[in-house]
Amino acid sequence: MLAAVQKNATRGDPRSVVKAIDQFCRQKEWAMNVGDEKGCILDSVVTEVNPATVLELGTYCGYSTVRIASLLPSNAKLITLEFNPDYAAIARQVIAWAGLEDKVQLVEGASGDWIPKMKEKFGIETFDLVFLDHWKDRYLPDTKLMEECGLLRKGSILLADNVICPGTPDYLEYIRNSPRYKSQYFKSHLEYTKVEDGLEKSVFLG
Ligand SMILES: O=C(NC/C=C/[C@H]1O[C@@H](n2cnc3cncnc32)[C@H](O)[C@@H]1O)c1cc([N+](=O)[O-])cc(O)c1O
Ligand SMILES: [Mg+2]
Repeated sequence: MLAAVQKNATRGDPRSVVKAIDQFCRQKEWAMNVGDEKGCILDSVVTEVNPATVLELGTYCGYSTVRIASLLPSNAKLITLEFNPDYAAIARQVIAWAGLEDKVQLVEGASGDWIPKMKEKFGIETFDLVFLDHWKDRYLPDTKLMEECGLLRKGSILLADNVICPGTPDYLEYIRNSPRYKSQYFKSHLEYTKVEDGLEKSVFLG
């Protein structure tokens, strides 16, 4: 995938990096990037929220990191957590190829360890937007952890990938029944396939 980016994408051009990855995953080898269809929904939410602080859980190869960072205002900060060193190494190169390293802080480590350190380590008070795309059984515990650590403020947006496929039943049940969130489901398809999937957008009500 990285070779495809370096061969087919233009340095400093995030859209060409996104296009190169999508082409590679359609033609050569499926990979678990959010993809172009759900990616357009992600883009519209990022544009609507226009966040100053973003947290991404699960960088993987940096596809959604590049999509999000390319839409952020100049002073905005995107922190992305990835605990697999191999994926992190690839993602750093993908983000650099897109010319977005100044907007992105890729932290190698587990979300459960790093969420409690956001204030002290990065001076983050609260996140305007959180994109959840890591192990599906981590969505709920990490959301509760973010609540406990006071990282969500009235109006913070959580956007969760894969709420249908592979599915995040415990997270959906919690977020849709909690009086502290207002949720909306965006129906779509699993990346590069015709299988149904979707994004759940939830506003924290404080
Ligand atoms: O399983 C999926 N995603 C899990 C993604 C996991 C990525 O997040 C990291 N991670 C995990 N917990 C972490 C905790 N802290 C930091 N990084 C972490 C993993 O090292 C990996 O890079 C998935 C699967 C399908 N699928 O069709 O099967 C489709 C999708 O869109 C998916 O997102
Ligand atoms: Mg996903």
